[in-house]
Amino acid sequence: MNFADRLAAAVQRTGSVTCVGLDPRKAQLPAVIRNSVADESADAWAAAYTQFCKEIIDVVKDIVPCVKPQAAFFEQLGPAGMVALGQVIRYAHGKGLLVITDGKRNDIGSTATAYAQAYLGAGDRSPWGSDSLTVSPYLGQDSLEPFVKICDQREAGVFVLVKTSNPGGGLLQDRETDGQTVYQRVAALLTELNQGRIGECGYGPMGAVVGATYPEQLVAMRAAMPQSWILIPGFGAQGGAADDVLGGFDSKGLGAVVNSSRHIIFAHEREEFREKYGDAQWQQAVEAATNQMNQQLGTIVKV
Ligand SMILES: O=C(O)c1cc(=O)[nH]c(=O)n1[C@@H]1O[C@H](COP(=O)(O)O)[C@@H](O)[C@H]1O
Repeated sequence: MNFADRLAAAVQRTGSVTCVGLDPRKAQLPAVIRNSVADESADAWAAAYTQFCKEIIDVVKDIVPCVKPQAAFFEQLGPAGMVALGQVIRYAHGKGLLVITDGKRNDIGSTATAYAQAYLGAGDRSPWGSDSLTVSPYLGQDSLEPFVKICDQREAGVFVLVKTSNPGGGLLQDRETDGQTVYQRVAALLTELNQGRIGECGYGPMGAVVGATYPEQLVAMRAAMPQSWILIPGFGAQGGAADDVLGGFDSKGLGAVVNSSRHIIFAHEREEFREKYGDAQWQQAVEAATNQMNQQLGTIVKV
């Protein structure tokens, strides 16, 4: 089954459009895990990141369709961190979750092929084999083609940066040329690349990233890319709320997943959960925060 249909099935099975972002940070790990780190070596921290992410996966595996490990936090630890990333991806798959690896990768076509194989390929050629990868469009159409090819071969998907959630993204993305902004042009390209690749759910493998922090643009992008799944980051810690993401969904409640990282994985630090669960019951704080987000989104999106 192609990626778009697998994502639709996972959303329908769990009744959730929440994507849990796995962005481990040393300083914010629950004390029980932080204190068990034997020394300052990368191996010790990598083991802690793996344990942390696996425990989160155990908590959310039946209540969300997908997780999004952010490669940067694993890369920061060096080779041991990248081994941990592979372990986390495989563990999530073993628990039935779809995995969107957040790498924001891309390069000239011949190099992009290596990225595509590393993150979306099969077997030994794909140490971080995921269902989907975030990808930059900056190098143009020929840089996206290796990803299109591997999506066809491996029933994978990509989420291409269209309108990012950060305040500075507009410097380049909002530039107008030939009567349209750069992000509108990227959206048009994704619609072209999805042609002939549409699954039963009505979507194709070429998805888009549009931030929750730009609700008006999200509405416009939903209309401009009727066949692209939209990954919506920026919910929670960056200020995006349920009303802001409504415009990303189609009339059936499909077409988008909303990511939250810090507000879920470090829920034990949030005032509303800290007192009730404390650091020792951090997993319950994760569960409560995920259920809360599911509920907030569920009241507007019926899946
Ligand atoms: O591609 C992404 O996931 C992404 C794109 C974007 O425009 N903004 C954005 O915040 N992200 C990622 O989404 C996650 C947001 O994390 P929180 O702000 O903690 O929920 C981080 O892993 C970011 O790297």
